[in-house]
Amino acid sequence: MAKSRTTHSVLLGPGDMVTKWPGIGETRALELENLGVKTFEDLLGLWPHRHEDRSVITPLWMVQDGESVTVQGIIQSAHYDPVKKILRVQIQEGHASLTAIFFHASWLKRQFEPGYKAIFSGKAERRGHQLSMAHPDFQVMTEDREPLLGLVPIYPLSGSLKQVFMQRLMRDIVPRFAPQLSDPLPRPIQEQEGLISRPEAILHQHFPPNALALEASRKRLVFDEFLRIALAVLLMHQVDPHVPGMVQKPDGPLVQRFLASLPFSLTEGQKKAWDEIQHDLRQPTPMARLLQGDVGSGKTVIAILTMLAAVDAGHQAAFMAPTELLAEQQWLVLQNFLRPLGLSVALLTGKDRHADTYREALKTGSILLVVGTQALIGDRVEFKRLGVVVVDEQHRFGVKQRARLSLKGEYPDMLVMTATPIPRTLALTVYGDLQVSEVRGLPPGRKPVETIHLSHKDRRIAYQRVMAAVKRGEQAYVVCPLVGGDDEETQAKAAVDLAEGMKKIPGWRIGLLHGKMHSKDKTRIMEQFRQGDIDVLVATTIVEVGVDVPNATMMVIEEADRFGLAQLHQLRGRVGRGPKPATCFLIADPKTDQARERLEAMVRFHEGLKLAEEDLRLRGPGEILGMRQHGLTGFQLAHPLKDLDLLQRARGVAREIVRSDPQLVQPEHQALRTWVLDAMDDGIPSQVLH
Ligand SMILES: Nc1ncnc2c1ncn2[C@@H]1O[C@H](COP(=O)(O)OP(=O)(O)OP(=O)(O)O)[C@@H](O)[C@H]1O
Repeated sequence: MAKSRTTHSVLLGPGDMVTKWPGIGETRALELENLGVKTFEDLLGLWPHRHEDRSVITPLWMVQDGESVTVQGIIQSAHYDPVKKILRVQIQEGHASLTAIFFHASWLKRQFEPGYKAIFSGKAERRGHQLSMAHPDFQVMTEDREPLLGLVPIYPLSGSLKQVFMQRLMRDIVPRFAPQLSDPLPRPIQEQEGLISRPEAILHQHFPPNALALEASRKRLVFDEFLRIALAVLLMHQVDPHVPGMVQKPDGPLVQRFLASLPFSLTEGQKKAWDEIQHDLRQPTPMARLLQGDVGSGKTVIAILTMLAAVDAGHQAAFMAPTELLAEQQWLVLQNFLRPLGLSVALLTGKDRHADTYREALKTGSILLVVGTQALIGDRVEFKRLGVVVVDEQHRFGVKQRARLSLKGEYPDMLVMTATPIPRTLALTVYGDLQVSEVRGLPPGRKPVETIHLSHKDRRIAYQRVMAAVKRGEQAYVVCPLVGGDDEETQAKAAVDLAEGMKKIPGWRIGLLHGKMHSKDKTRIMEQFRQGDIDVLVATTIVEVGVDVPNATMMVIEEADRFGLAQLHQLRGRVGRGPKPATCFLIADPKTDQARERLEAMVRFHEGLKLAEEDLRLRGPGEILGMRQHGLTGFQLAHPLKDLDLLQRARGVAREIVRSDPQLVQPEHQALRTWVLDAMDDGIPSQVLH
């Protein structure tokens, strides 16, 4: 360690600001802040995203072309070419030499003083006797530095922060501050669970002596992540007498009239879910329920019932959709359902010119039912008394945003709807003490959507079938491919091209729908399609969720091999939503085995759950259907599916602790208490808050 550092920083503790460390000026402090680091303790928790194995130093003469290696040698020269803006550093080991090349890095030159030993890690290139390495990670062994070898941590970077700087900084900081941290987990529990201490785990997460130690460290830290969240959830859900509860009226007059107005009776699955929700709505404690049900299972009706229960109790209800188009869609659907009851629903989107008027009306309480996007949780929206919030397709939302909405309406009852099944333990962890209801089964008379895979050369068959359906007065979707990535711009262009081509087909009324259109036009097109004034709707994946036109019986998905299973299932769910049989054509010449198997799975399976399992099998647990969308933030090292075992153990331990000491006031739980409260400040409760 450098002398100056010892004298200047002798009194520092983990809670001190990193700016007190020599070498961390304003710029670096800001860059570190971008990584969420302000104090030394934060820095200790900045985990490397991987480790590079530099335990083997390959002799220069043995290095092969294209090999990723760590090598060493004595610096012979460092030349900067100002014209080509290239820095060349030559090292030598025995008779062999290597040139490291750095582009646009004149300032690096002074680091490479000839005579010192340098260690380079990177991909080598060999041309005959010439060996080179472009932009390697490097270490120069001046007197006060030990080389960093073995499993070397690779850190996330920000701005102009360099890997070498971070590694050196961590090497000074971690061994110094980690032992100063206390271990929040009482020792008996630690031993019972066979875990190493937290300070040791932190040390080894950065600088593991070997792979086994790294694994033991990970196990402890993952356990901690789960334990912290599980404790926060349990503590938050202990009944707080000061929480103003809200009771809704699930058997009020509007609910009754709505049920009577439906042209169908509820399915068994719907009845069961509604029973569970009713029970929650009657309690003064805020409801936090996840409503799971396959595409087309009839979740919307349940959402409406829940919202009406709030209105019957004199409260407001909000419906939050992931996109503006979906908010508009849902708004139309809700209006259709509620018009017969003489109820109006407001639509509040970001761009609406009536937005100000609506906001005022929400504040005074003259709007009872509102549909919107994130705009609903904007700082400018206030509710008089928000009783129920329904969140559709929650995976598109950040959990924090939902928490913000919750916080606005005192403690509204919250119903989160999803068509993507997620394992129960996972739901419990991610959404806290969320109860789960399932709408099992589909409304009567629904046949599975016949699914046919056609290669490009047989594409004609699909369009002939579409033509026949249009002749029968039915409607169709044509979903255009994801071209070169899935951005809306390129997709929109593909949709326009496809629609242009199809407009040439006589007798077809073609509509076009993509994300780049004005929301006014999108609504108009959807309304025309709903009314049956458009026969074939050419669309991007914008129609993936929520769109409900029961007369649409045909879907053609172009280049279907480019979509994931979750997406294909959602898309297919747009047809077969009425009593008429429906067909979905998947047009594709799959290039990989996996893509072919995905298409086969679509042809064979119709249930979301089955497809989720199939997806899991094809892709492995890391990519399970919808996992990424589920916003599994808040976990840094933990993988809630792979670490299911640790998750269950942590939940068990959390329950044990809270049972024996509900407020965590016993001396052995003091550290634990502070640690959990800190987590709540860090935003963990926003994950678990309804
Ligand atoms: N009990 C029922 N009997 C007959 N039809 C029903 C019943 N419940 C709902 N439906 C109709 O089934 C269609 C699908 O319902 P809904 O839109 O509520 O499904 P969803 O679960 O929200 O689907 P998605 O997740 O795909 O949006 C709608 O046209 C709806 O009117």
